[in-house]
Amino acid sequence: MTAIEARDVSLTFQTADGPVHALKDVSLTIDRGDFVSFIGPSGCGKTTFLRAIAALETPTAGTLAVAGMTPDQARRRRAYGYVFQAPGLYPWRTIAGNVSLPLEIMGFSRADRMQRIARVLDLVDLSSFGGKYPWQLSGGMQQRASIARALAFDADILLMDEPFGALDEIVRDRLNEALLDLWKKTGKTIGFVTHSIPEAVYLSTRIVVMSPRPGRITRVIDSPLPPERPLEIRDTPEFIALAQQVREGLREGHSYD
Ligand SMILES: Nc1ncnc2c1ncn2[C@@H]1O[C@H](COP(=O)(O)OP(=O)(O)OP(=O)(O)O)[C@@H](O)[C@H]1O
Repeated sequence: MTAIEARDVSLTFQTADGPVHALKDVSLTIDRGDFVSFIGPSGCGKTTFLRAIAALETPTAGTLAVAGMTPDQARRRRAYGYVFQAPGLYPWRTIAGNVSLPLEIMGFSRADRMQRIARVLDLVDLSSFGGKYPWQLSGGMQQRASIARALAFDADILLMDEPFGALDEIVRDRLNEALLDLWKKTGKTIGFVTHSIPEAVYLSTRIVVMSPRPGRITRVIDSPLPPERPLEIRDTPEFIALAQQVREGLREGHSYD
Protein backbone atom coordinates (compact mmCIF):
# COMPACT_ATOMS: atom_id res chain seq x y z
CA MET A 1 0.00 0.00 0.00
CA THR A 2 1.28 3.42 -0.96
CA ALA A 3 1.41 6.15 1.68
CA ILE A 4 2.91 8.97 -0.39
CA GLU A 5 3.27 9.23 -4.15
CA ALA A 6 5.09 12.06 -5.92
CA ARG A 7 5.04 12.23 -9.73
CA ASP A 8 7.28 14.73 -11.52
CA VAL A 9 6.89 17.28 -8.77
CA SER A 10 8.54 20.62 -9.49
CA LEU A 11 8.39 23.68 -7.29
CA THR A 12 9.82 27.03 -8.28
CA PHE A 13 9.90 30.02 -5.96
CA GLN A 14 9.76 33.40 -7.66
CA THR A 15 12.17 35.67 -5.83
CA ALA A 16 13.51 39.19 -6.36
CA ASP A 17 16.71 37.57 -7.69
CA GLY A 18 14.82 35.41 -10.16
CA PRO A 19 13.30 31.91 -9.98
CA VAL A 20 14.65 29.37 -7.48
CA HIS A 21 14.09 25.78 -8.59
CA ALA A 22 13.63 24.20 -5.16
CA LEU A 23 12.35 20.93 -6.69
CA LYS A 24 12.66 19.63 -10.24
CA ASP A 25 10.86 16.51 -11.51
CA VAL A 26 10.84 14.69 -8.20
CA SER A 27 9.18 11.27 -8.38
CA LEU A 28 9.03 8.96 -5.39
CA THR A 29 6.78 6.26 -3.95
CA ILE A 30 6.74 5.76 -0.21
CA ASP A 31 5.07 2.56 0.94
CA ARG A 32 3.04 2.30 4.12
CA GLY A 33 5.26 1.50 7.09
CA ASP A 34 8.43 2.77 5.40
CA PHE A 35 10.92 4.93 7.27
CA VAL A 36 12.28 7.22 4.56
CA SER A 37 15.07 9.71 5.20
CA PHE A 38 15.83 12.67 2.95
CA ILE A 39 19.45 13.71 2.95
CA GLY A 40 21.39 16.25 0.92
CA PRO A 41 23.27 19.53 1.17
CA SER A 42 21.63 22.75 2.25
CA GLY A 43 19.19 24.07 -0.34
CA CYS A 44 18.51 20.76 -2.13
CA GLY A 45 14.79 21.00 -1.37
CA LYS A 46 14.38 18.52 1.50
CA THR A 47 12.24 20.86 3.57
CA THR A 48 10.34 22.08 0.51
CA PHE A 49 9.48 18.49 -0.44
CA LEU A 50 8.26 17.68 3.07
CA ARG A 51 6.27 20.93 3.18
CA ALA A 52 4.72 20.13 -0.22
CA ILE A 53 3.62 16.72 1.10
CA ALA A 54 2.09 18.53 4.08
CA ALA A 55 0.29 21.08 1.84
CA LEU A 56 2.39 23.89 3.32
CA GLU A 57 3.76 24.60 -0.19
CA THR A 58 2.07 24.05 -3.55
CA PRO A 59 4.02 22.41 -6.38
CA THR A 60 4.30 24.35 -9.61
CA ALA A 61 3.99 21.11 -11.60
CA GLY A 62 3.41 17.41 -11.05
CA THR A 63 1.15 15.52 -8.67
CA LEU A 64 1.33 14.49 -5.04
CA ALA A 65 -0.90 11.95 -3.29
CA VAL A 66 -0.88 11.52 0.48
CA ALA A 67 -2.80 8.55 1.86
CA GLY A 68 -4.63 8.45 -1.48
CA MET A 69 -5.71 12.11 -1.21
CA THR A 70 -4.44 15.46 -2.41
CA PRO A 71 -2.09 17.05 0.16
CA ASP A 72 -4.78 19.59 0.96
CA GLN A 73 -7.42 16.92 1.63
CA ALA A 74 -4.85 14.97 3.68
CA ARG A 75 -4.14 18.09 5.75
CA ARG A 76 -7.84 18.70 6.41
CA ARG A 77 -8.33 15.03 7.37
CA ARG A 78 -5.24 15.16 9.60
CA ALA A 79 -3.68 12.26 7.71
CA TYR A 80 -0.22 13.17 8.99
CA GLY A 81 1.56 14.63 11.99
CA TYR A 82 4.35 17.17 11.39
CA VAL A 83 7.35 17.71 13.62
CA PHE A 84 9.30 20.92 13.02
CA GLN A 85 12.99 21.53 13.59
CA ALA A 86 12.26 23.49 16.79
CA PRO A 87 9.84 22.01 19.36
CA GLY A 88 7.53 25.07 19.18
CA LEU A 89 5.75 24.34 22.45
CA TYR A 90 3.59 27.04 24.06
CA PRO A 91 5.37 28.13 27.26
CA TRP A 92 2.10 28.94 29.05
CA ARG A 93 0.75 25.43 28.55
CA THR A 94 1.98 22.33 30.36
CA ILE A 95 3.41 19.45 28.32
CA ALA A 96 0.04 17.68 28.54
CA GLY A 97 -1.64 20.96 27.56
CA ASN A 98 0.58 21.29 24.50
CA VAL A 99 -0.11 17.72 23.40
CA SER A 100 -3.80 18.37 23.99
CA LEU A 101 -3.95 21.42 21.72
CA PRO A 102 -4.46 19.74 18.31
CA LEU A 103 -6.99 17.41 19.95
CA GLU A 104 -8.92 20.39 21.33
CA ILE A 105 -8.91 22.03 17.89
CA MET A 106 -10.18 18.78 16.39
CA GLY A 107 -12.97 18.55 18.96
CA PHE A 108 -11.98 15.41 20.86
CA SER A 109 -13.86 14.93 24.14
CA ARG A 110 -12.00 15.59 27.39
CA ALA A 111 -11.98 11.89 28.29
CA ASP A 112 -10.62 10.93 24.86
CA ARG A 113 -7.97 13.67 25.11
CA MET A 114 -6.79 12.45 28.51
CA GLN A 115 -6.49 8.91 27.23
CA ARG A 116 -4.58 9.93 24.12
CA ILE A 117 -2.25 12.27 26.00
CA ALA A 118 -1.37 9.49 28.46
CA ARG A 119 -0.71 7.05 25.62
CA VAL A 120 1.58 9.30 23.55
CA LEU A 121 3.48 10.67 26.55
CA ASP A 122 4.15 7.07 27.48
CA LEU A 123 5.33 6.32 23.91
CA VAL A 124 7.95 9.10 24.12
CA ASP A 125 8.82 8.24 27.71
CA LEU A 126 7.50 11.46 29.25
CA SER A 127 4.70 9.99 31.36
CA SER A 128 5.72 11.77 34.54
CA PHE A 129 6.25 15.16 32.86
CA GLY A 130 2.73 15.95 31.65
CA GLY A 131 2.26 18.54 34.40
CA LYS A 132 5.55 20.34 33.75
CA TYR A 133 6.03 23.43 31.60
CA PRO A 134 8.28 23.31 28.51
CA TRP A 135 10.98 25.46 30.16
CA GLN A 136 11.28 22.86 32.92
CA LEU A 137 12.39 20.24 30.35
CA SER A 138 15.67 19.72 28.49
CA GLY A 139 15.86 20.36 24.72
CA GLY A 140 15.67 16.64 23.99
CA MET A 141 12.63 16.22 26.23
CA GLN A 142 10.93 19.20 24.57
CA GLN A 143 11.52 17.64 21.16
CA ARG A 144 10.03 14.37 22.45
CA ALA A 145 7.00 16.34 23.64
CA SER A 146 6.60 17.84 20.17
CA ILE A 147 6.72 14.32 18.71
CA ALA A 148 4.02 13.28 21.20
CA ARG A 149 1.91 16.24 20.02
CA ALA A 150 2.29 15.09 16.39
CA LEU A 151 1.32 11.54 17.40
CA ALA A 152 -1.68 12.51 19.55
CA PHE A 153 -4.31 12.26 16.82
CA ASP A 154 -2.81 9.00 15.60
CA ALA A 155 -2.23 9.78 11.93
CA ASP A 156 -0.61 6.96 9.97
CA ILE A 157 2.03 9.29 8.54
CA LEU A 158 4.62 11.25 10.51
CA LEU A 159 6.64 13.96 8.73
CA MET A 160 9.73 15.15 10.59
CA ASP A 161 11.92 18.04 9.46
CA GLU A 162 15.33 17.63 11.08
CA PRO A 163 13.80 17.15 14.50
CA PHE A 164 17.08 16.37 16.27
CA GLY A 165 19.38 18.75 14.37
CA ALA A 166 19.84 21.13 17.29
CA LEU A 167 20.64 18.45 19.87
CA ASP A 168 23.98 17.11 21.03
CA GLU A 169 25.13 13.73 19.82
CA ILE A 170 24.42 11.76 22.99
CA VAL A 171 20.85 13.03 23.24
CA ARG A 172 20.43 12.49 19.53
CA ASP A 173 21.56 8.86 19.82
CA ARG A 174 19.00 8.26 22.55
CA LEU A 175 16.23 9.92 20.56
CA ASN A 176 17.14 7.96 17.44
CA GLU A 177 16.78 4.73 19.42
CA ALA A 178 13.49 5.93 20.88
CA LEU A 179 12.15 6.93 17.46
CA LEU A 180 13.06 3.59 15.93
CA ASP A 181 11.33 1.85 18.81
CA LEU A 182 8.25 4.03 18.34
CA TRP A 183 8.21 3.33 14.60
CA LYS A 184 8.33 -0.42 15.25
CA LYS A 185 5.57 -0.23 17.88
CA THR A 186 3.22 1.92 15.81
CA GLY A 187 3.99 0.82 12.22
CA LYS A 188 3.71 4.43 11.04
CA THR A 189 5.10 5.72 7.77
CA ILE A 190 7.84 8.23 8.55
CA GLY A 191 9.38 10.90 6.29
CA PHE A 192 12.47 12.28 8.00
CA VAL A 193 14.77 15.11 6.90
CA THR A 194 18.35 15.01 8.14
CA HIS A 195 21.86 16.27 7.40
CA SER A 196 23.46 13.34 9.15
CA ILE A 197 24.58 10.25 7.22
CA PRO A 198 24.76 8.02 10.35
CA GLU A 199 21.30 9.17 11.44
CA ALA A 200 19.80 8.44 8.00
CA VAL A 201 21.46 5.01 7.81
CA TYR A 202 20.57 4.08 11.38
CA LEU A 203 16.89 4.96 11.09
CA SER A 204 15.75 4.29 7.56
CA THR A 205 14.34 1.52 5.46
CA ARG A 206 15.03 3.79 2.44
CA ILE A 207 17.39 6.70 2.04
CA VAL A 208 16.63 9.38 -0.52
CA VAL A 209 19.71 11.35 -1.56
CA MET A 210 19.02 14.80 -2.99
CA SER A 211 21.13 17.47 -4.62
CA PRO A 212 20.62 21.21 -5.18
CA ARG A 213 20.18 23.67 -8.05
CA PRO A 214 17.72 22.41 -9.07
CA GLY A 215 16.59 20.31 -6.09
CA ARG A 216 16.23 16.71 -7.23
CA ILE A 217 16.60 13.08 -6.18
CA THR A 218 19.91 11.55 -7.22
CA ARG A 219 19.66 8.16 -5.48
CA VAL A 220 17.18 6.05 -3.59
CA ILE A 221 18.91 3.43 -1.47
CA ASP A 222 17.01 0.53 0.11
CA SER A 223 18.51 -0.47 3.43
CA PRO A 224 19.56 -4.10 3.90
CA LEU A 225 19.80 -3.58 7.68
CA PRO A 226 17.41 -5.61 9.88
CA PRO A 227 14.63 -3.80 11.79
CA GLU A 228 16.35 -4.65 15.09
CA ARG A 229 19.08 -2.02 15.34
CA PRO A 230 21.05 -1.61 18.53
CA LEU A 231 23.30 1.48 18.39
CA GLU A 232 26.32 -0.83 18.00
CA ILE A 233 25.04 -1.74 14.53
CA ARG A 234 26.87 1.42 13.44
CA ASP A 235 30.17 -0.45 13.81
CA THR A 236 29.17 -3.31 11.51
CA PRO A 237 30.53 -3.67 7.94
CA GLU A 238 26.95 -3.53 6.53
CA PHE A 239 26.29 -0.19 8.20
CA ILE A 240 29.61 1.27 7.10
CA ALA A 241 29.07 0.08 3.50
CA LEU A 242 25.62 1.67 3.44
CA ALA A 243 26.97 4.96 4.81
CA GLN A 244 29.58 4.83 2.06
CA GLN A 245 26.85 4.43 -0.59
CA VAL A 246 25.06 7.50 0.78
CA ARG A 247 28.31 9.48 0.80
CA GLU A 248 28.95 8.51 -2.83
CA GLY A 249 25.41 9.58 -3.72
CA LEU A 250 26.01 12.96 -2.11
CA ARG A 251 29.31 13.39 -3.94
CA GLU A 252 27.70 12.44 -7.25
CA GLY A 253 25.08 15.16 -6.76
CA HIS A 254 27.74 17.74 -6.10
CA SER A 255 29.56 17.05 -9.34
CA TYR A 256 26.66 18.80 -11.14
CA ASP A 257 27.41 22.10 -9.39
N1 LIG B 1 9.65 30.58 0.69
C1 LIG B 1 10.72 30.59 -0.11
N2 LIG B 1 10.93 31.59 -0.99
C2 LIG B 1 11.99 31.59 -1.82
N3 LIG B 1 12.92 30.61 -1.86
C3 LIG B 1 12.76 29.59 -1.01
C4 LIG B 1 11.66 29.52 -0.09
N4 LIG B 1 11.77 28.37 0.64
C5 LIG B 1 12.89 27.75 0.19
N5 LIG B 1 13.48 28.48 -0.80
C6 LIG B 1 14.69 28.10 -1.55
O1 LIG B 1 14.46 26.83 -2.11
C7 LIG B 1 15.65 26.04 -2.04
C8 LIG B 1 15.35 24.78 -1.28
O2 LIG B 1 15.14 25.11 0.09
P1 LIG B 1 14.87 24.02 1.22
O3 LIG B 1 14.68 24.76 2.52
O4 LIG B 1 13.80 23.11 0.78
O5 LIG B 1 16.25 23.24 1.25
P2 LIG B 1 16.78 22.19 2.31
O6 LIG B 1 17.38 21.08 1.55
O7 LIG B 1 15.71 21.84 3.29
O8 LIG B 1 17.90 23.03 3.03
P3 LIG B 1 18.42 22.99 4.55
O9 LIG B 1 19.13 21.69 4.69
O10 LIG B 1 19.36 24.17 4.62
O11 LIG B 1 17.22 23.13 5.44
C9 LIG B 1 16.71 26.93 -1.43
O12 LIG B 1 17.46 27.50 -2.47
C10 LIG B 1 15.92 27.97 -0.68
O13 LIG B 1 16.63 29.17 -0.61
